[in-house]
Amino acid sequence: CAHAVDSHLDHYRAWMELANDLPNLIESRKLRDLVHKMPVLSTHLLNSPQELRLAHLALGFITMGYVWQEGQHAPAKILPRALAVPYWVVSRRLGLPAVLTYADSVLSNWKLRDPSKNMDLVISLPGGGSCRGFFLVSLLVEMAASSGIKVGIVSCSDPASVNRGLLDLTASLKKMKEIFKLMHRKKLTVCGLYYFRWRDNPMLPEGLVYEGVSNEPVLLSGGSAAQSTAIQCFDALLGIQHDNESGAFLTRMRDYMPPAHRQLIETLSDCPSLRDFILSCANPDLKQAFNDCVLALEDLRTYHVSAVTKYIVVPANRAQETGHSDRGAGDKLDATGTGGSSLLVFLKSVRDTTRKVLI
Ligand code: HEM
Repeated sequence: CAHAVDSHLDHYRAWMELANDLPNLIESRKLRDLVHKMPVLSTHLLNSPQELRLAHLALGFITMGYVWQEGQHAPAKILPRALAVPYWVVSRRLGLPAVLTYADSVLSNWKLRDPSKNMDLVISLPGGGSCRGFFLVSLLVEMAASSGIKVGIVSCSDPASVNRGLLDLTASLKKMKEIFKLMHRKKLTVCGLYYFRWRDNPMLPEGLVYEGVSNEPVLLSGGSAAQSTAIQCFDALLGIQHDNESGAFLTRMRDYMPPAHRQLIETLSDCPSLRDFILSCANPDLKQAFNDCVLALEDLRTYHVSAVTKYIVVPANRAQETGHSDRGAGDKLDATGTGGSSLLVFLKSVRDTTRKVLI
């Protein structure tokens, strides 16, 4: 990615300069003025998938900063042409929506810091180390999930290899939970991304107008780990089917994943049922391995509920009580777009459905 930037740096300098200085420009409330002075750049020099993904990442972060610079109570309702048009075109070419997705802010927002090889973000939001830790810990959780996804691809053959695969998947899920705990240890405050969307958001009920694209406002959810391909792959693999509203929300989140990720979930969902295979084997070890996997996923979701309570629900309730809410603490959260139900009802229903596949 970094090389891609270098090669076209001059043409896209206007974007990268803003993106690289975003925390400062948002905090000093200068970003909107600078976006108004930005030229409308053509996207024709962006050719490789890496260049397009980097452009999506940079334009997504600038857009977030532009819309929410003045805090959650005063969002911009129109995205200026110089941002809206190239962002729309790049998004179309990638098969992604023109909004900052989890695939942007977490999956493609990292680089190695030389010579230590520690990881750092490519683009940040205000919130310093807290924001950095939030994105990087999410990335590490995803990396821990990757060995589990490989299991999904090699399984469904003989009982011994299915057994080995399930043990690996359980190990992967347990590792994800251990890494997730780093968020607590670092006493993070979650940066505002979870509130910053223009769908199911009472602050932008009609959505956002992309100037030069359409006069009609567009409704789009913001980046959320509900767009994590890994977890939906595990659900598909274990045969976990979520209830109407929750299931519909999670399926809609696939529209925010890169097309190849979406395809992987669909391919796994179409595979012959792993659970049926295990039932047909009547092998106690295999049954135990499958159940351990389901319980590890349920446990990860229980842990997630506690994190969301701590970082979102409690601060939001406190903000409501004191009548004060800043950029990071939403006060209308019960109305989020998680299928119409409140956040915790949604997350607990997804968690409880997980154990229904236990054999
Ligand atoms: C403190 C950190 C976190 C917070 C505050 C948080 C918050 C949320 C929220 C608000 C939702 C509801 C969907 C939405 O409104 O967009 C959600 C869903 C979800 N989150 Fe997180 N999240 C955190 C960390 C993580 C991590 C590290 C993962 C792991 C990949 C994760 C995976 C998920 C998944 C898979 C869903 C969809 C529901 C499910 O399948 O269980 N989250 N999260």
